[in-house]
Amino acid sequence: MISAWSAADVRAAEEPLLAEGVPLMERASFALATQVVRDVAARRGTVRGARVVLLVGAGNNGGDALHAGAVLARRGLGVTAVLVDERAHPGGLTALRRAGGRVVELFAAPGRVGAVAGDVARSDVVLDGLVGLGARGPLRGLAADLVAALVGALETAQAPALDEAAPRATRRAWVVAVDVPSGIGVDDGAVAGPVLAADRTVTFGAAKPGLLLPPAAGLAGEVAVVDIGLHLDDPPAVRRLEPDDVARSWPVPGAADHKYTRGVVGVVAGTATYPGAAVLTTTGAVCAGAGMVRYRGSVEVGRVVVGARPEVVTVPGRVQAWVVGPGVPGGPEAEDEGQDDGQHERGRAGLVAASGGLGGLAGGPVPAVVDAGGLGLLDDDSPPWFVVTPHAGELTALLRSRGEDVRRADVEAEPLRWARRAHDLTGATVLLKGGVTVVAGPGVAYAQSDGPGWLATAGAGDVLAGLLGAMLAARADEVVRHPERAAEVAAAAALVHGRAAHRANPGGPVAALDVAHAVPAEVARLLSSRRPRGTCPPTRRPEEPA
Ligand SMILES: NC(=O)C1=CN([C@@H]2O[C@H](COP(=O)(O)OP(=O)(O)OC[C@H]3O[C@@H](n4cnc5c(N)ncnc54)[C@H](O)[C@@H]3O)[C@@H](O)[C@H]2O)[C@@H](O)CC1
Ligand SMILES: [K+]
Repeated sequence: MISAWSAADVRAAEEPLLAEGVPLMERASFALATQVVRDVAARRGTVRGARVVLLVGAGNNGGDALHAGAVLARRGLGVTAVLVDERAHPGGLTALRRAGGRVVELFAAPGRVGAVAGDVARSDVVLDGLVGLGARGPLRGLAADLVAALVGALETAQAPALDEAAPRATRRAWVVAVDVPSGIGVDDGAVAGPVLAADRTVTFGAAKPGLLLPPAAGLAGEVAVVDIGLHLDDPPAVRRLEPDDVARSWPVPGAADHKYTRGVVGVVAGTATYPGAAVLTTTGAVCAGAGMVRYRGSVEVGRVVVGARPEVVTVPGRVQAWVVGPGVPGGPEAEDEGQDDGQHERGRAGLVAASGGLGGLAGGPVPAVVDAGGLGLLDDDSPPWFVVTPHAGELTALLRSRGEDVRRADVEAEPLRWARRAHDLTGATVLLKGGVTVVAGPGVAYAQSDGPGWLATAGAGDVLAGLLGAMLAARADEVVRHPERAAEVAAAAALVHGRAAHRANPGGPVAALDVAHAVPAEVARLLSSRRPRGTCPPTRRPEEPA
């Protein structure tokens, strides 16, 4: 798991160590220089003679860059610091000069921004140390001008970074962000001004939310978290599950399990107009290992579903997680005009049962996934074991229907803020689908970036809804008892879904059904990495008495 803490939490954790005189900046800058040496060596063969440019702002972020530059200069790299502010870190400047680094005082000649940016773009490595945790708002002044010019200059240099085979003039510099790409919203991932996209971010003490959250997450490149000895208390602001986390918590059936202990998924999806959604949702649930999938819909669509997946049953009965809404038209008109084939009514009944509304009759509350046309059925006091799975447009409509003055662009600019708002307004856990999928539940937030861009294809959301339904059904009691668990399961479903898409066709387009079909092998691969717990060591013979 990658855990990200806010700038304020990281600063609070630094304070006692700084008061004790712990050399945090030395630790941070040495680790930064070590990572740069590793990157340059891997890409260029040798570090000697490589040209490194440091972009240096007024604070300690620039100090990190300068101290790392001093280490690199001593290792034989050619280092130049470009200062955008006359207050650059004095200790760092002295160290760099002593190590033989050059300094360009751009603040004294701001008209040279364009020329300097052109030079910087042709270097081997750029360290972006303009601002870090101390950033207030988007980049401004000379820092903003330099980054804007550099973004343009780097775009015209097309060849991959540090590729010796490419002619030097067309090589693009490898960009390393110091702590965070300068100018991102450190706590919210906002990108409201120019930002230099990094190939790698070396971040200190812990990840920061902006490195995991869209849109800024897309500008951070590979994130390396450097341990500088900070002690940060749970809970973090944002988490990201990794494959091991999902493998560890995946319920593997034992000899005593049967289909009801494995979990029955009730699916209310699709209509005669959209029968494909019913097939995709039920297939997602079957392929994720549901004990049983119960399809609820018209006889006509039920036939299509059973024709595609003979494992699915269409009779009513016990259900341990409901999936309501994929491929069901939204809005009361669809119901009034009968275009919904009765799915609103079935969905409503499923959600009443899932919220525990039928008491002992239905066996108590169970989790539910509420998607697409089901979103209109959601009450404002829904339990957190309901997981809504909108995309940005659907979340906007859900928020607007509850009086929020918000547009889709606002949701895309601050997805976690609006997912949290929807959670606060409805009580349900919110999984907001996107290139980075964001999940907001009671006191927890996740940001998952597991799938390829190819996953943005019709029907992929239906598969995710079925997959998530099966995962919730297998953990139904636990999810209902521990409200924050639904968010973790939702994040895990996003991980499996994304990785299954990679597996379905590595590097190329995928069809939604192929993603579902890739889920069993992906789960098996995840589980194969699981270390057996509590294995019994072989019995040894007692020593023979002498
Ligand atoms: N406190 C410490 O000892 C440590 C700090 N570390 C580094 O220190 C950084 C934080 O340092 P600071 O608190 O000095 O702050 P920063 O270096 O992040 O930035 C503060 C400076 O940037 C300017 N600035 C702020 N917002 C700006 C904007 N939007 N556009 C242009 N300029 C802007 C301000 O004038 C201020 O002088 C961390 O990100 C990390 O890199 C690390 O060395 C680890 C240890
Ligand atoms: K930075």
